[in-house]
Formats: sequence, C-alpha cells, structure tokens
Amino acid sequence: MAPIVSGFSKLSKSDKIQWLAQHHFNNNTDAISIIKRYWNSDEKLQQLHDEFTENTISNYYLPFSVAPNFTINNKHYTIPMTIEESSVVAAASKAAKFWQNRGGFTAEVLSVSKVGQVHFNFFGETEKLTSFFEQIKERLLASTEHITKNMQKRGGGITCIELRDKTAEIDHYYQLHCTFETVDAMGANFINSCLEQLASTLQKEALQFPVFSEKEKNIEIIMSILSNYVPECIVRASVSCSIEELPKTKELSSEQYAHKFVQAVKIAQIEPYRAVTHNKGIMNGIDAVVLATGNDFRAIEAGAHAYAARNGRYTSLTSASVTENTFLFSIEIPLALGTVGGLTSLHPLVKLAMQLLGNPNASELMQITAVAGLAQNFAAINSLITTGIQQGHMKMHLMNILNQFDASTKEKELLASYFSTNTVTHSEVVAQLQKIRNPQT
Ligand SMILES: CC(C)(COP(=O)([O-])OP(=O)([O-])OC[C@H]1O[C@@H](n2cnc3c(N)ncnc32)[C@H](O)[C@@H]1OP(=O)([O-])[O-])[C@@H](O)C(=O)NCCC(=O)NCCSC(=O)C[C@@](C)(O)CC(=O)[O-]
Ligand SMILES: NC(=O)C1=CN([C@@H]2O[C@H](COP(=O)(O)OP(=O)(O)OC[C@H]3O[C@@H](n4cnc5c(N)ncnc54)[C@H](O)[C@@H]3O)[C@@H](O)[C@H]2O)C=CC1
Repeated sequence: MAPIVSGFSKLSKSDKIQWLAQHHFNNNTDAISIIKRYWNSDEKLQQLHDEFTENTISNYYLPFSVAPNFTINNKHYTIPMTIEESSVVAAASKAAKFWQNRGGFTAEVLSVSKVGQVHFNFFGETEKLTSFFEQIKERLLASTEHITKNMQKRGGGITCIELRDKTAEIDHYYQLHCTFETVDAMGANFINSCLEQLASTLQKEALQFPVFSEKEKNIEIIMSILSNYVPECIVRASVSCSIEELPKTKELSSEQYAHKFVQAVKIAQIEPYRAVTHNKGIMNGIDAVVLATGNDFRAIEAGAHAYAARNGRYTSLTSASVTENTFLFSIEIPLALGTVGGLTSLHPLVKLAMQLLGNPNASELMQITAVAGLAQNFAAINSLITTGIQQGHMKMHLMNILNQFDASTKEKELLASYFSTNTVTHSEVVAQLQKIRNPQT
C-alpha cells in the first residue's frame, strides 16, 4: 500500500516517477519505460502538455479522428472527433453521408445565456434584504466594470442579477442569481471572477447599510460559482426528408422504418432506462467534438443530462415525428462551448481542429457539435431498429479484439475477410484465430 506523502507536487517529474516506481511498481523498470514511451520527443511540446495540469508524468493518447461529409446549413464540414470507443466515428460518418444526400443538417442557436450564483446567508428580515438589494444593484454592477468592460465591448457581460430567497429550503440562505453572455468563451473564469467581485461588494455594502441591525450587516458568503446548468444556452439541430427517402431493408419498407424509428425515440422519451443509453449515444458524438476542440466535456455532460431531467423525469434529448409524408428528427441541447480560452489557444491539435472546422465562433461550434450528437443518435437508432447494434459495433471492434491477441497482419486480413460475412462475437474471433493458429486441432 502506498505511504502518505507530503510535498509530492514539489518533486521533479523524474522524482515523481521514481517515487511511483518505488512505492507502486516494485521498482519495475518496465513500468517506467511505459510511462516514458508516451513522452513526446519534442521537449518543448512535452513541457507544454506537462503544464496543462498538475503532477503530470506522461501523456494519455486518445485517437484524434475525423468524420467527413457533414453538410450543416448548406456548408460542408469534416468534423474532428476524439473518442476511445470504436464505431462512434464510423457511425457519425455514415449518418453524415446519408443526410448529405437528403439536404444535410439544419442548425441554429436559440439562446446563449449562462448562469452564475453567489450563495450567501443573511440573518434578518427578507423585506430589508430585498430593499437593500434594490438600492445597491447598480453599485454591484459598477463594481465589476474592470472585469466586464472588454466582454461588454464584444457584446457580452452580465445581463441580469436577481435576489432569490431560498429560506424555505435552508434557513437564512439566499442567492444572487446572475446571467451572463460570454460571446466566444465558455466563460467559466470570466463568470467566476464577476461572481467573486459581486460577493465582495455585497458584503461591503451591507456593512454600511444604515437600516440593517448589527446582525444583518454581516452577510456570510458561502460560495460564488458559475452553474453548468444552462437551460437558456440552447442550440437546435434537425434533419428531415420524405418517407420514401428513408432506408429500406429486407424486413422494413421506408414507411415501416419511419414508424419504428419514431417509436424508438418515443420510448426514450418515456422510459428513463432507455433514455439514459439513448442520450449516452448522443453524447458519444458530442463529447468527441468537445474533446477535440479543447472544451470541457464534464461541464457539457453535466449540463446536458440536467437539461434532460428539467421537467422532473429524465428523457430523450432528441425527438422524431412523421407528419403527412415528412420525417423530422431533431435535437435541442444546452452547449456552453468556447472557441477562445481554456485549451483552445494552447493545444496544437485543438488549434488544428478549429482550423479544420474553418475557425468557427462559439455559436457555429455549438451548431456543429449539436449536429454531431444528432448524427450519432440517428446512426445508433438506425442500427438498433434494423441489424441490431452488435453487427456494426463489433465489426468496428474487431481490430481491438485481434490486437488483444496480438494478431499478425496476415491473421487480421484473413479474419477481416471472414467476418465481412459473419457476425463478430468475441468467442467467434477467438475460435477463428485458434483455427488459423492451430489448423490441425
Ligand atoms: C458501424 C457502422 C457505421 C457500420 O455500417 P456499415 O453499413 O456496415 O458500413 P459500410 O461499410 O456500409 O460503410 C458505410 C459508411 O459508414 C461509415 N463507415 C463504415 N465503416 C467505417 C470505418 N471502418 N471507418 C470509418 N467510417 C466507416 C463510412 O461513412 C462509410 O461510407 P464510406 O466511407 O465507405 O463512403 C454502422 O453499423 C453504425 O452506424 N452502427 C452504429 C454504431 C454506433 O452507434 N456506435 C456507437 C457505440 S454503441 C453506443 O455506445 C451507443 C448506443 C448504441 O448504445 C446508443 C443507443 O443505445 O442509442
Ligand atoms: N465548472 C466549470 O465548468 C469550470 C470550468 N473551468 C474551465 O474554464 C475554462 C474556460 O474558461 P473561460 O473563462 O472560457 O476561458 P479563459 O478564461 O481561458 O478565456 C476566456 C477569456 O478570453 C478573452 N477573450 C478573448 N476574445 C474573446 C471573445 N471573442 N469572446 C469571449 N472572450 C474572449 C476574455 O478575456 C475571456 O474572459 C474551461 O477550460 C473549463 O475547463 C474553470 C472553472 C469551472
């Protein structure tokens, strides 16, 4: 068991690795060589990556892939996707190709308002606090001027501050509930800086407010933090086509396909067990673009799933319908993304990803990302209601299984050919590999 260590963060990278080897890897040199094998040979680039976070000892490779053939608002895109799961990029590519021949995707940003809150305790009469707040509101805003002035020039800034009484749930607890627009930034640092300033001004003003008793003058700030729940930072994307343009299979006419597809989405709308996986499939596409563009996928995930539960029951983020002869499939989702700030101007591959997308602004990136989620969902449901998910997913997963058994190039070629007409299962791959390796058994 590892000993408790103090000052670990102060060790050099190589001393950190030595400590790990000694206390976790029995000084096994293989472990150290694995760690070092993932270092970049360009020392300057490696240092840049080391400095992204803390206690860095190596790099963790994730595939950086691309999905071509996306038409969004009549503009063509090749979308960068960073994800470890097989078949996700293939699925997005297949959906993109399918919809490119049917008018492509339509997307629009519906709203861009972000949220932050100052959480505090006030020990007095709510009416006095309300009156105090109304009197100091302008001074609260004025005290953030040094932080907001540049954002205001870009068309952003603090758009609203309101006092919210939460004493019904927690004694003495109130909020300054604030909304922001942060233009091309995700805005976390900007919002948090504004909130901390508002908290400081609130406290100072209260100390001097003559109507307050001594007790009321001492406002207790609990915390000041943005919210990753942004139900007013919404982007919508959709596709539509005539029923005849939908896929046909041996078993399904395009009309039967349409109705089965719509029911699959309706099931995700009413059945939370299905909705979670349905939305996970959407986030396969969304997270891949969020990661590739250096955005914060934890923030996106938290906000998206909270939004899916906004009406009290967790539900699908997409909807589908057939009206007369038209199939319509759409997504509405909160995506607080940035094309400046964070890693966007630091990580060379992130900069390349933005260049690949034509250096979009935040609004355009929101639309591209929502489309990736909708495309992912279309491909997943298409498979689920026709061949089943395993046929395609395992077809893409075949290489991972073969690599687990150190299959040779020749073995990979033989088995790729065999499995082009046979369903991939782990046990069948093992059996076929055995046959090649031990033909006499
Ligand atoms: C996997 C496919 C695309 C195969 O589909 P297919 O019809 O066997 O592929 P194909 O060989 O006919 O090729 C058609 C197109 O698919 C793409 N494609 C095809 N193969 C490749 C490849 N190797 N590399 C890159 N792209 C590929 C590519 O666009 C290609 O066009 P082309 O490039 O030939 O002009 C299909 O079966 C599919 O879309 N399956 C859905 C897979 C999926 O959803 N994966 C996500 C992971 S599973 C999950 O976590 C989500 C889920 C399922 O749980 C969500 C939910 O429950 O709702
Ligand atoms: N709960 C959360 O989601 C939290 C997330 N974070 C992290 O914060 C990072 C993002 O923070 P940001 O404040 O967005 O980044 P940032 O602080 O790195 O950069 C944003 C700044 O860029 C400048 N800027 C230049 N051009 C701009 C333009 N056209 N539009 C808007 N701003 C422009 C502004 O000064 C703006 O404040 C993310 O990487 C995230 O991981 C940090 C704390 C909490």
